Amino acid sequence: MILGYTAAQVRAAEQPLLESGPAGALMERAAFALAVRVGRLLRERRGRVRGSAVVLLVGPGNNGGDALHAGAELARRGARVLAVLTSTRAHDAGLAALVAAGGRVVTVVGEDGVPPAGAGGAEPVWLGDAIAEASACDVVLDGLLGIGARGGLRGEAAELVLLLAELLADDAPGGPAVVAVDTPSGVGVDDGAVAGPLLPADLTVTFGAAKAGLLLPPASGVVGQVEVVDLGLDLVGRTPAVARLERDDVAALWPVPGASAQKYSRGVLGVVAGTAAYPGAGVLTVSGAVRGGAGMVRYLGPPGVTAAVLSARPEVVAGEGRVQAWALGPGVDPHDRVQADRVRDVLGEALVQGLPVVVDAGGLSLLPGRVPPWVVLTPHAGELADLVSVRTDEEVGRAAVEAEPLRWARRARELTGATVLLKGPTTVVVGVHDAVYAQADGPAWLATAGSGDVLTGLLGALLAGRAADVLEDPTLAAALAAAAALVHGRAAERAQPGGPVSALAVADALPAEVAAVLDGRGAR
Ligand SMILES: NC(=O)C1=CN([C@@H]2O[C@H](COP(=O)(O)OP(=O)(O)OC[C@H]3O[C@@H](n4cnc5c(N)ncnc54)[C@H](O)[C@@H]3O)[C@@H](O)[C@H]2O)[C@@H](O)CC1
Ligand SMILES: Nc1ncnc2c1ncn2[C@@H]1O[C@H](COP(=O)(O)OP(=O)(O)O)[C@@H](O)[C@H]1O
Ligand SMILES: [K+]
Repeated sequence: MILGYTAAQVRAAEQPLLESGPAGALMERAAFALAVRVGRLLRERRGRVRGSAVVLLVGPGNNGGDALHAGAELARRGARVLAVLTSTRAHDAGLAALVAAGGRVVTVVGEDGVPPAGAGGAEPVWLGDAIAEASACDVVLDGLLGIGARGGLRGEAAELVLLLAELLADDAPGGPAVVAVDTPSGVGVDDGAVAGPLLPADLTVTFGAAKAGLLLPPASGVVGQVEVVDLGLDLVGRTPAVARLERDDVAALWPVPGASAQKYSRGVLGVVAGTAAYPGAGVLTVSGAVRGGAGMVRYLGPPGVTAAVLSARPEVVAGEGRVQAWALGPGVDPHDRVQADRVRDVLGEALVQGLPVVVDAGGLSLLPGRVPPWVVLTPHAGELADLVSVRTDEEVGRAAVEAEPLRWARRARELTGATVLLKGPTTVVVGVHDAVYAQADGPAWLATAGSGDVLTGLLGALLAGRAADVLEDPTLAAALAAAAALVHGRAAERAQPGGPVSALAVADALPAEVAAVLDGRGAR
């Protein structure tokens, strides 16, 4: 599990180390680890560190200090290092170390051609020249702002990053790798907000612990690979702001049949999905459930859809019967009276009986006022925006939800009482006690019609398999939702690595992905 902490939590945990060690020791350790990691990157890209070109983008604080110290270490190993200062201030000890190691330091001049006052002896260069150096080097280190950032980048730094990011985005492969120091500069460290220009990173080397904002969307989309440098911080007893499940965590959550299992004990999932207008949603939802490992799936829907469901998945049993959980809503047009009433009735009954339920798509508008946390909603950003708008006098649109997914997922949880899984490039789950998960496991190819229906079925199968546990401990609903998102995302990658996938192919890849997650634990 990767745990993400707030800037305040990290600073508090660093404090005892700063007080007990010699001045600057923690920064030097962080910077040394950063230099080692960048050295490895340079060897991968250039074959060696000696003679390679590194550009440091240096801001006014300790984040710039880290970049400067790391640059000094790389210069000692023979790299050609150029530090570009964007501010009147820069970390003194870091600057001295870089200069002593043979690095060059320049300051970006403003539009008026005047170097910022107090820029010391650094050679002034035009913004365009600094950008040309950065775009032509092997590795750019983004050390403009770290956990001290207040809002997005401003001033010269913002301009530099805006133009450089544009240039690198347009560039064919072969441009520099971008390494973010602690965080990509200017991201919301606690909430993953993106306000203003950013330099998307290939790698983020973060110090002490992952910062929450690195895991949360939209910033999670620009951090690249994240590596945590262990600084020996003691974070025991501090509740992380966000968690990201990894395979082992999912293995521990997954319902694995014991030797004496039978289909009913493994969990029966009831599905109400699909209408004459969207029959495929019924097929995809049951496919997610059957391929995801439900003991049995019962399907309720119009005759035409039932026929399609049975022809695709003969394992499914049509008609009513006892179930341990429900999956409701994919492909249900709320104007289709019969199927919509069926969703309402089943939902009402499930609430009375106390059964876990997944509610997706058309089912979301059929939800009653308040529901317990073992009801899991799985909207995408547009559906979540509608849900909030209908229940409040706030006019929320899809773009607003995409800009602040965690904020709006929390709002939806407050308004409904449900556990909320908000789908997207990074899927956010908010559950009981404000537990937050952020999963980024799927390729962008997963953004394909019907893949959400497969997730609904898969999550339904999980809830059915662990229904009694979820009712006893409702915090589990969010963990299982995050687990389903991981398996769903990885199944898409497994179905066609690096290429397009269809929703049904994602469902078909689920058994192999579940087996890989369990890695032998499923054999009994
Ligand atoms: N706690 C520690 O002592 C350690 C800190 N480390 C590094 O120190 C960083 C934090 O350092 P700082 O606290 O100096 O903070 P930063 O270096 O992140 O930034 C602080 C400076 O940036 C300015 N600033 C803030 N927001 C701005 C904006 N939007 N536009 C322009 N300027 C802005 C502030 O006025 C301040 O001068 C961490 O991210 C990490 O890289 C590491 O060296 C490990 C040890
Ligand atoms: N850019 C992306 N990268 C990775 N996964 C994505 C991306 N965009 C969407 N997804 C995932 O694809 C699925 C799409 O589901 P959804 O929007 O409900 O589609 P549908 O309604 O067609 O089934 C979700 O699991 C979501 O998390
Ligand atoms: K940074």
